[in-house]
Amino acid sequence: MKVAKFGGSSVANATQIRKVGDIIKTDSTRKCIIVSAPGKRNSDDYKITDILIRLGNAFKNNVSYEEELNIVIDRFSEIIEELELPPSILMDIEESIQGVLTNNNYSTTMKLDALKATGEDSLAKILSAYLSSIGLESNYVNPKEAGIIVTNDPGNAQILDESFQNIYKLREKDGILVIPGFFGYTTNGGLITFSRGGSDITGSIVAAGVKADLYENFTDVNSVYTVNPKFVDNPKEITTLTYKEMRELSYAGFSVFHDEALIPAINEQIPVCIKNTNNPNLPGTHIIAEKKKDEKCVVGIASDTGFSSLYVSKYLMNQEVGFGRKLLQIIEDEDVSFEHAPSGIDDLSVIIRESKLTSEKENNIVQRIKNELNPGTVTIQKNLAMIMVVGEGLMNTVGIAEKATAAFSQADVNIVMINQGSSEVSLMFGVEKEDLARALQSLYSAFFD
Ligand SMILES: Nc1ncnc2c1ncn2[C@@H]1O[C@H](COP(=O)(O)OP(=O)(O)O)[C@@H](O)[C@H]1O
Ligand SMILES: N[C@@H](CC(=O)OP(=O)(O)O)C(=O)O
Repeated sequence: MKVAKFGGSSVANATQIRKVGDIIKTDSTRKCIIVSAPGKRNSDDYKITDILIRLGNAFKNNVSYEEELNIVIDRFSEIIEELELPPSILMDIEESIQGVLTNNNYSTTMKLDALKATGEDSLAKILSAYLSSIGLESNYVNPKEAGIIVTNDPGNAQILDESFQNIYKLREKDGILVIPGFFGYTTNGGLITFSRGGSDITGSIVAAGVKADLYENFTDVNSVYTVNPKFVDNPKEITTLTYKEMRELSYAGFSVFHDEALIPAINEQIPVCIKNTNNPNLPGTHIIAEKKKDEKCVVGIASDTGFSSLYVSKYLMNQEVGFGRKLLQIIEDEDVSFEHAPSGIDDLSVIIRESKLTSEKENNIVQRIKNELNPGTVTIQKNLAMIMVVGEGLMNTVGIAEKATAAFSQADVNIVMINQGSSEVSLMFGVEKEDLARALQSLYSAFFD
């Protein structure tokens, strides 16, 4: 039995949805289908989820939301019409959205989550009707009915273990099951969404729950590439990756697959395959538990921007018991999480995502460090990009760091920070944002050309 997730680009319009129908039709083992909300039809287009968020914010701020509502309804209306489905489906979708807007029992954050979810929910209803119209036995299954139970963290739901035994029961249901991605329900029945891109997470949860033989993730690229194609033309494709490698790469910026999405699949050792809806016969990229012996030691180079480095120095820091804990406690008190914390004898840097650090939090953190930890220096460097060179072979290959640093030097890029991940699957470099493209191109040449 397979679980197949189709991303926003795969369901952006009626043409794409027809391709999805063909893919499902050609393999009767594709039992559970997870869908996203319609994504971009071209690079200048918008994602329905983004419009729903704008709609929710307009509603919250008591300003007109007609324009956003019309964009959403028009997109679904066009898809339904082109697929020649009954207009009653559009009425149902409109009612659901209006029902969320007028429901006074929701808190503001829960209303936003419920609105966001209407994108995937509506598309699942449409796809299920379309599959029936082409002669397949298909049923729409709401995540509540599927038993997807999550924590009460709006916009950042985490799956609860009890879900998996509920989901296993889906195996007994007849026909193809079309489940909207991106959201679940709390034990009290409240609708909560995962973080952005979270339909990948639903797919993995369902694959783990039904103990699928394969989790297929259909998107708009032929495979996972060795580097983000935005930075290098025609980068080499990756044929196989281990779970560990993919997790590091997606965490570090390979947005093709959500970094939280691998965890349920890993727990049940379900192989994952990334495939292209527009080229479904190509093999795609396989994500598996163990690496084959003859593969390259570096499999990919990921990158992400929007980081700050909080740098603290103090002589004999290494001998001061509890210094690291006190520093991290100050950051925790501001409700800020950190990404990395490389340290030396007399200094420590804490790498934080800029999206988590408001200027008020930043001032509080710096002030408290100055007052409570008596440091030599405290500075915050902004606009950093992180580059991660990833591969399980890194562990026992000599000279990788040398090759990487030579590539930075050839590109005339200053390395702000280096950190070898404790897992030894990744080597991380911090650079200034404007040096990122140059650094990536040079690293790509060094490791893959
Ligand atoms: N290393 C990479 N390999 C492949 N795609 C990548 C990589 N890094 C970033 N991407 C981007 O990820 C996109 C696919 O992810 P996403 O937009 O979430 O798709 P979907 O709409 O199917 O969910 C690709 O179009 C590509 O631009
Ligand atoms: N539609 C949601 C969830 C999702 O997974 O979308 P996509 O498959 O287009 O990345 C979002 O935009 O966040």
